Amino acid sequence: MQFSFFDDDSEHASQPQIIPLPGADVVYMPRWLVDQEATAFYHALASSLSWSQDTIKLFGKPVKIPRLQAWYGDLTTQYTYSGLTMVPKEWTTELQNLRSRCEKTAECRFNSVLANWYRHGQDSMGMHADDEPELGVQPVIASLTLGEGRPFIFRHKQTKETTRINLEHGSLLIMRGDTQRNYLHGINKTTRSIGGRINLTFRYIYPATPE
Ligand SMILES: O=C(O)CCC(=O)C(=O)O
Ligand SMILES: [Fe+2]
Repeated sequence: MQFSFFDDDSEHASQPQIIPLPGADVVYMPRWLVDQEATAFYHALASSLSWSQDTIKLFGKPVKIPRLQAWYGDLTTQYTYSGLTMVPKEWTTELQNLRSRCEKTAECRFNSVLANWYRHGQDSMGMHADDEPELGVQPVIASLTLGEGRPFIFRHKQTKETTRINLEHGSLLIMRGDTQRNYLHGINKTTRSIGGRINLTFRYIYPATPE
C-alpha cells in the first residue's frame, strides 16, 4: 500500500496526518519544520555531531553498518550490552532545542536521541522494531527527517502487510502505543542518485534497575 498526502491547501500543510495502520498509533506531520530551518539543522548536525560508522557481528564476522550514527542523552540513559557499557554523548545546543520542541508536540518527555546519517542511496536500516526492554512497553518515538526524503516501510509482524510513507524534509513521525509490538520498520537502499538524510529518533530510556 502506498500513501501519498494530497494537500493543496498550504495553510494546512503541517496538519498532523493519522496513518491508518491497524494495531498501531502513527501520526505524520509534514513540514513540522519549515524548509529553511530544516536545511539549517541538517548542515549544523552534519558538522557538529560526533558521527561514527559502527560495526556489528553478522554470522560471527564484523560488518560495518550502512550509515553513520551518533547517540546523545542524559547520563541516566547509559546501559550495559554484552558487558559493554554504552555512554551517551552530552546534548548539543541544536539537539536540546529540537528535543524540547518534540516534547511539546508529542506531549511527553525524551531523555535520549539516536541520530542516523544516510549519506546516499546505498545507506539503509534493516527492518526492526524499537522494542528493547529499556524503552518500556508502549514507547513513544518521535522521528525527525532532515534532507533527502526516503520511504519509511512498515511491515505488520503477523500479516506481513507493508505500508510505505515518504518521510519528507522537515517532517516529524510519531509512533506510539502498540506500533513497535505489531510492526517492523526500516529504510531500504535505492539505486537512485540522491542526497543525504539525517534522521533523529527521540526516545525515553528507563534508567537501568540494579540487579
Ligand atoms: O531513519 C529512519 O527514519 C528510521 C530510524 C529508526 O528506525 C531508528 O533509529 O530506530
Ligand atoms: Fe527504529
